[in-house]
Amino acid sequence: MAWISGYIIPKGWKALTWFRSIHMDSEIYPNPKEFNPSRWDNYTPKPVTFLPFGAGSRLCPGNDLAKLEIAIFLHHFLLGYEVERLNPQCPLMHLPHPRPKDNCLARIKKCSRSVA
Ligand code: HEM
Repeated sequence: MAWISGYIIPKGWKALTWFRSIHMDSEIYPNPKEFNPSRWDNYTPKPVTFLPFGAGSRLCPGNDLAKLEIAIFLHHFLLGYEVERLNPQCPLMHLPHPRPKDNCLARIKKCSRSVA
């Protein structure tokens, strides 16, 4: 048994951090649901306010690889393809991860004058 913030956690239970409640906290991220990539410009997060890869001894060991892969993929995808979502008004689902309910169904066309 352990006490955490006034709650009793029985022996053998698992306690998970609900990362979304941190990343969607409007006191940390004003208007958190707005798509606003500029919110990251020159932004240095305060400790434990930005945890996409977890933290501490269970920090995701693949985090640098994942960021590199995402950067390479986005470079080629955004420069080389046109994307048209088939259901742009499709609502979001939140479990296990936030995403459109249709899994972002889209028509993808390779650009003819692609430089990627
Ligand atoms: C965008 C991509 C990724 C995200 C958002 C992500 C996120 C996470 C998160 C939140 C955890 C749990 C941390 C915790 O339990 O507190 C985790 C664990 C883990 N991730 Fe990732 N991850 C990503 C990619 C990867 C990749 C590419 C690899 C391996 C090549 C990887 C391997 C692992 C492993 C092995 C663990 C378990 C670590 C442990 O329990 O000690 N992840 N990841």
